Amino acid sequence: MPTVHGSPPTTAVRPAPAAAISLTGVSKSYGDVHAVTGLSFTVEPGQTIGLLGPNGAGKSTTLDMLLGLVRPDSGEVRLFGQRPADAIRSGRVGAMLQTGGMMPEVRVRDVIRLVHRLARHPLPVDEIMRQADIEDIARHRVDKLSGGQRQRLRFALAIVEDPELIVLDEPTAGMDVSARHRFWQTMRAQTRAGRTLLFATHYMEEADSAADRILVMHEGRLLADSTPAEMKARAGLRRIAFTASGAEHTALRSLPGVLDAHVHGESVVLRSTDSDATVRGLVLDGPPFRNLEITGLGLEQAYLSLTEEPSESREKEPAR
Ligand SMILES: Nc1ncnc2c1ncn2[C@@H]1O[C@H](COP(=O)(O)OP(=O)(O)OP(=O)(O)O)[C@@H](O)[C@H]1O
Repeated sequence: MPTVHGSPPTTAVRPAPAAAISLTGVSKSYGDVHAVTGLSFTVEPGQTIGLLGPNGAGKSTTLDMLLGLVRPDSGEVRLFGQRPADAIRSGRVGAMLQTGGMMPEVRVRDVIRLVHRLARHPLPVDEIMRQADIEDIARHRVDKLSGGQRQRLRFALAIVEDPELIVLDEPTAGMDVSARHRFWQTMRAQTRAGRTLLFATHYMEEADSAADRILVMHEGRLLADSTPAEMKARAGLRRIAFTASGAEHTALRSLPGVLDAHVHGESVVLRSTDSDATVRGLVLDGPPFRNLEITGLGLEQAYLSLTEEPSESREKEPAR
């Protein structure tokens, strides 16, 4: 067949598969409270994402909007390219939320059987019990379960329809260390099977050990989007605090090793990748200082350093 110059290529271009989660400029207020402001992020299928933030950061509101339980004031939420309600109706999304009662006097296996009967395309009951690691409590009454067992049952209910995406709001709340360990082992089996997980947590260590990627929220905004390794690199930073009068933000930023500088009156806090070089530079070129303190950040501190920065300095220097 002759080639016609200028004709379009004949190879069909397949559209890229839709992201498991896509939020674009999502905001939600309750009266004067800006619970979530301009939130945008994308999660590819198969990823495990830890959504981290202190109380009131906006994590639950974000999950509620993802699940179509709360309507954003503005912005767009898509799950696998669909509106949340459609994705959930088609069984692609399962959720384990903090609230929601469970029939108290019924036995665990009967709860699963009942929900199984109501589902459109459920996994077999035994498979749900096995995957959620609740075979050992099958005959227990719901109102006699421990906190950790109750959470495992909630998880079982989330996977009845064999969803591709599971959204978990503080799944290990109320669990002791061994229950937590057991729960995350179950989750790892889920991610190995290719499921996408998004979980909200207060615990930095939990996000670090379980997630491929950590999103840090504070006051309704996304402060950081990083891998645990990047978070750990941040944890290698040093915090240098001192008192000085007339300290200049720009001059401090130009000292060797300084990543950012916060000046509040006479109080100065620098974060540095090389505290020795920074202090040498400070002595030679900085303002006269007193009360010098140098501390390592550590993993938990790395996270806190994000969420404790005053909003004024954050606006000047995004966390990533
Ligand atoms: N239904 C509501 N009505 C009024 N204010 C609300 C409502 N839901 C959440 N808020 C407020 O929105 C903000 C974000 O709350 P949200 O529960 O999303 O945070 P969170 O990060 O999940 O906190 P936590 O870790 O304590 O669960 C808070 O100030 C909260 O008081």
